[in-house]
Amino acid sequence: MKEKKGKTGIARLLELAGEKKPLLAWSGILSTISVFLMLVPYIAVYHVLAELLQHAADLGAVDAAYIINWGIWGALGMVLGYSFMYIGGMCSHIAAFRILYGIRVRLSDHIGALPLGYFNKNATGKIKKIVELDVDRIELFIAHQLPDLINTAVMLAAIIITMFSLNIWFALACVIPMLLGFAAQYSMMAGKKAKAGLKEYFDALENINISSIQYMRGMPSIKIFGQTVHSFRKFYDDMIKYRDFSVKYTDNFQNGYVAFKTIILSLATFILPVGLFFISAVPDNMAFATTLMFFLILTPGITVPVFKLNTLASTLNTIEEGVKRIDEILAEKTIPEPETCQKPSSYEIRFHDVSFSYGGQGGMEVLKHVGFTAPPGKITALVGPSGSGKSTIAQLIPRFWDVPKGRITIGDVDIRNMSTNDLMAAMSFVFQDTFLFSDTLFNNILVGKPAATKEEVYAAAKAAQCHEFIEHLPQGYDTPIGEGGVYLSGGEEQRVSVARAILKNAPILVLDEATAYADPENEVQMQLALQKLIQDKTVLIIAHRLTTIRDANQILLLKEGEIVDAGTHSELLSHGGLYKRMWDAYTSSSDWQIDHVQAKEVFAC
Ligand SMILES: Nc1ncnc2c1ncn2[C@@H]1O[C@H](COP(=O)(O)OP(=O)(O)OP(=O)(O)O)[C@@H](O)[C@H]1O
Repeated sequence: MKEKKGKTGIARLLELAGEKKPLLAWSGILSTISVFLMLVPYIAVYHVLAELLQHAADLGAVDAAYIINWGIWGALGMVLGYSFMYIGGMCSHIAAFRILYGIRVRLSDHIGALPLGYFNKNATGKIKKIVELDVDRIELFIAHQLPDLINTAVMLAAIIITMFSLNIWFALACVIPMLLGFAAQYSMMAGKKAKAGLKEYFDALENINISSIQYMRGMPSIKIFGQTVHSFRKFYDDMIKYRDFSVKYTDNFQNGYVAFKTIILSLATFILPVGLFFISAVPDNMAFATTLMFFLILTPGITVPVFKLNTLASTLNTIEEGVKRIDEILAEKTIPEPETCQKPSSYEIRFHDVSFSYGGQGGMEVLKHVGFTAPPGKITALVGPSGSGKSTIAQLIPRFWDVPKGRITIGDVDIRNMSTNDLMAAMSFVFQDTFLFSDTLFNNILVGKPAATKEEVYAAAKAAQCHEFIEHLPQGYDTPIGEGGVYLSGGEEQRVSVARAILKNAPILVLDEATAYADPENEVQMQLALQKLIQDKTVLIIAHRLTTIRDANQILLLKEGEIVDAGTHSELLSHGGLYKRMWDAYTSSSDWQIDHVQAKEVFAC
């Protein structure tokens, strides 16, 4: 599904708000009403002032009932104003959280439908920042800033209209400097340069997010090698870039902002000379004096909404940039689903002359004319030097990426013609880097088959050789993993993921370095677990430990993205060449052990 593009900023935000718009409209209407009600106290002050000044020479003649009346109206206006503001705020908060929920669900649905390769290409820090921070900013904007923006703009408009209706010269003496102040500020904040600056700011923030996650993950290596944050160049550079950029960004804006602030804070000094000029012409015009006093009282009051409007206007750019980034994710192409889904008749995997590059068309090919068949009920092993393309082959089967040249079929059906659900249901993966959720061990295994019974979960765990160690944990299967729970060893984690795969019992099984973390004792257990798992399945196995794949039905030898040899272990050995060299190197390194003298030397260090 491709999202509609075109609108930007607030217009696009309202489009994303969907059916929550009426709530937002109500919030705007109520906020506007509250602004008019809040003006009533000012009008009341004006009338009270006028009455007092009119009878300044004889205060006993003041109409007390008139003053009390206006006092009541003023108080009533304030109470009702705050009440409407409160209800408006409720509406905007409800709308904001619903919109927030809607956008997050939409993003999650979309991210869930993206090809898995997207997550290799895009750092999780960046996606996390958009889904959390940028969406949170929208909540802040809709719940608080948007009603405030409407509120403030209406209040300012009402005050300015009132000013002009009272005295055009005073109003001009106030409004012209105000406009000049805005112009000084706006000239710095608008335009392509400022927008580019904001984009740079968001990019810098995203980069810090990405590199800080890497920094945290790399902490063990950083500590072990006695390094500091300076050694982790990327994080350090990103922080410096962010600092330099923030200083430059602030520098660019400060002149405009200082001019703006100075003008707005001294509005009364523009009115006073105009007032004195008129008063000197007609010294005993009481009505004129009242208006001047009213203006002098009103102008400090006007600075609050003016500053607020200025701050809120600057958030519009931030929202525009945030919405753009949300749209970038939504515009990302999801896995194309076939119009008519085909079901495979068997689970034979076949690569037909597949070439692939990570850089798309024109990029360097990491797989070149790869062709092979992995029959059901048989084990196909992929071996070869590091970087020869083994994992890429494995990842193309669940459509991490679609291949531009050649095709991949399962039971003669092109995988692009299978529904994603069918494709995913047909296979289980056990990777070298297992991902366990922050949940109980039981639920982590249950991921393999959410509808499984307790007995099925236990049976899978037993087959995966992890039942015993789980039972020994204080809370058994209910032990949470990660923070507040237990941390498993690499080998234990892998066995839990094998248990998942056993529970799923899919007809195709891909094992990418599934025993990489196992120690010799663990490896025996892992082998036992895997033997249970692979029965009657189409198995594709990648392993650097060549003993693991010695009994495979066929071994494909890869070199620089090409299959350079294929056969059984003994056949490949008899061919001599790369496989034999790899086997010799592997067996001699397995035989190697630290003797007594070496051990003494090592541990003496
Ligand atoms: N996400 C990616 N983006 C760009 N290039 C990649 C990506 N993943 C792998 N490569 C490149 O593709 C080539 C094949 O990588 P692949 O991981 O498939 O090799 P491998 O044989 O599995 O290596 P190893 O045994 O070290 O795991 C390598 O040159 C690697 O740098």
